[in-house]
Amino acid sequence: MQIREGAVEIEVPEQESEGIDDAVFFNPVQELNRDLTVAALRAYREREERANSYLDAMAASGARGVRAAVDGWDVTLCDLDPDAVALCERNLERNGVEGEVVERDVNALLHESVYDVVDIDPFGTPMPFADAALANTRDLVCVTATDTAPLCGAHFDSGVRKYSAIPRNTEYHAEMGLRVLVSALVRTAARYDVGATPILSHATNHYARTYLDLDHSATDANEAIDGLGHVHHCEDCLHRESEPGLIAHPPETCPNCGGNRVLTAGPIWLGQLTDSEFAAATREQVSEDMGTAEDCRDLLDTLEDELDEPTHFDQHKLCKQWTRSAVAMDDFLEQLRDAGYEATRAHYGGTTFKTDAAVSEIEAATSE
Ligand SMILES: C[S@@+](CC[C@H](N)C(=O)[O-])C[C@H]1O[C@@H](n2cnc3c(N)ncnc32)[C@H](O)[C@@H]1O
Ligand SMILES: [Zn+2]
Repeated sequence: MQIREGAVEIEVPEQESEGIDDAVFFNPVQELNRDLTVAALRAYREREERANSYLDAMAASGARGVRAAVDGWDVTLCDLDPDAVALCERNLERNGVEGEVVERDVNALLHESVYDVVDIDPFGTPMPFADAALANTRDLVCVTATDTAPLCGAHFDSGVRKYSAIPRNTEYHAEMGLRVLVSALVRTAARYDVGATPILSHATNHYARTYLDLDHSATDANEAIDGLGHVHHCEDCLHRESEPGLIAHPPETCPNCGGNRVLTAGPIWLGQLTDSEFAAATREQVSEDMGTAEDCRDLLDTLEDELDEPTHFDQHKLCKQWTRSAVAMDDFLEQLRDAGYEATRAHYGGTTFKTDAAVSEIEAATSE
């Protein structure tokens, strides 16, 4: 089957409806992820002019790598699967672009060759590829994780094993997942004296995606570690507090309601997940040929403005907790701002928001 995505036409296998089969993998639902990748690569090249080579580390059909090649990147497409490699070659040729196609375990490839940008897009967790990618890439590592249940604490033991952190299943689970993922990646990079800084991150449709800008020095790695910490979350009243540093001091009881059902998650990434300027620059690079252009722009608008706070709230969940009716989001946020707090929408859902107000302050400010 032929499909058009962005400026390219690619051949992709028909996918069986149930799970993963023998065919080379292609997920049409990830089009937004791929469109955003192309836009982010364009924005990144303006920021870091020396960036020139791009490794599509798990290429499958080559959809990402071929699109990057059409955009002028010096691309390498890698996959373990010989059928995928053959398909990548055909898809490069079909679009009249050059690229190296490698049938290899990408962990081995990454220890042999250095790339400016590496894109890790595996089935499930990216952690088996994190060491090789973060130790050896020059500028930017883009990572997708689809194992959202371990990441957000719904599959607790798996999350602990894969990410060496305590994830907690809170009502802000998508953000918990993103922050657990970034934490694990930042700690992995730091082992190689690499400082990894997220410049664009989002949690969308059952996956988490982050773009990590790399600086190669022990000082940068130390600074990145400073972005880690813990969140203490009360299951009774939804109050939460964050605590920077690798040593946690969980309160015995909730400082807001006195309850004893306080969960501590960490080390998670407490720092900025998205650089507003980079989100805006990426939005400028979204082009009309992208099938998800409108959704990309909406998402990037929200990301640009999203307040830099470690957890978000959901108005509907709060109102349910307070047995109150929800109101229009704009009115709700206006009430918070009128009371002197900062408040913005968050990208995790239509009724999610970020604020510097504590849960008791939100309740008081919006009670009218
Ligand atoms: C989720 S698919 C990639 C989808 C693709 N990036 C896209 O945007 O459509 C994962 C791919 O990783 C490949 N893969 C799995 N382990 C690998 C490894 N160790 N080295 C290279 N490729 C690998 C699989 O063969 C599969 O094609
Ligand atoms: Zn409480």
